[in-house]
Amino acid sequence: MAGFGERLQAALAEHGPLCVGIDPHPALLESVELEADVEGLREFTQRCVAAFAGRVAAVKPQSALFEAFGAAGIAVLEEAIAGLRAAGTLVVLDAKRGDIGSTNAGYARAWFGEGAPLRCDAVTLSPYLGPESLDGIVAAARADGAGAFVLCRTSNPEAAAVQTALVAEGETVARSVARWAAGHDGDVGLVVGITVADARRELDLDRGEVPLLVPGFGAQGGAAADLVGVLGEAAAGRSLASVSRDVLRHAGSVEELVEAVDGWASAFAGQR
Ligand SMILES: O=c1ccn([C@@H]2O[C@H](COP(=O)(O)O)[C@@H](O)[C@H]2O)c(=O)[nH]1
Repeated sequence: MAGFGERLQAALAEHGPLCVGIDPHPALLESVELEADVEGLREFTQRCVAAFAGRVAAVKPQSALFEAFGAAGIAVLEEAIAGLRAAGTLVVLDAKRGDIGSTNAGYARAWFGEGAPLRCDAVTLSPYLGPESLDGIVAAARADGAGAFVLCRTSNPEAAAVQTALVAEGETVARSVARWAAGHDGDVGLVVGITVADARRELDLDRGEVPLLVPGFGAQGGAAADLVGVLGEAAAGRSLASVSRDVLRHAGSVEELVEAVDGWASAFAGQR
């Protein structure tokens, strides 16, 4: 079975860097005249799956916004993941989990292996209980041909104080996370916000092969040109550029969503 890193590179080569998020905020549902209830959630999500499957390198459902609807919301998430994967589209579940190893084993059972209810291609993980606490869950992912993106330099401004703190002479917390991620043959990547102006230098992104998941385009201010402009050509070539709200506000119909996706895809293509 091909590993996640290899499958990601193939998806990037076929579709370009665009990764579309499915973030069913109640206000977004209402903005396209759906009720902010489970029926509205299902309709919104089905439109997204119809528009995104087979069209982009990856889709990133935001777990929190499905969990907010309880068991019925998680059932909608399960269906969406299965539908996207059946179409050959990579699914990166944005869950940002990370606990002690024995508890992480529970997350691994939810996400990886034959019959796992939320079986996906990659998940986002928090390394702030120590990156090595993620060793078991990463091993479970890789055994299933899946991978992970660990939070490194996130797009929210509050994160900088913690993530740029020094853990050793000249090494920031984020840099130590990146060093740990690099030991996984491209199956473990980093979350680096496009809003982090100095990420290229800070994380030495011109070197290495660690893939990146790059949020912050559209609603948080990032433009397509920033992918190469901020991260540099080398890192941009191994990045998934994630856009959620700026596409999802077009969820009035599948056709409008397709148009929004194609607009972002062309904008990224124009940078290469
Ligand atoms: O550093 C991070 C990590 C993850 N996110 C997630 O991305 C989307 C926000 O996307 P928009 O395009 O701004 O709507 C959401 O799921 C976040 O949890 C992030 O924004 N920053």
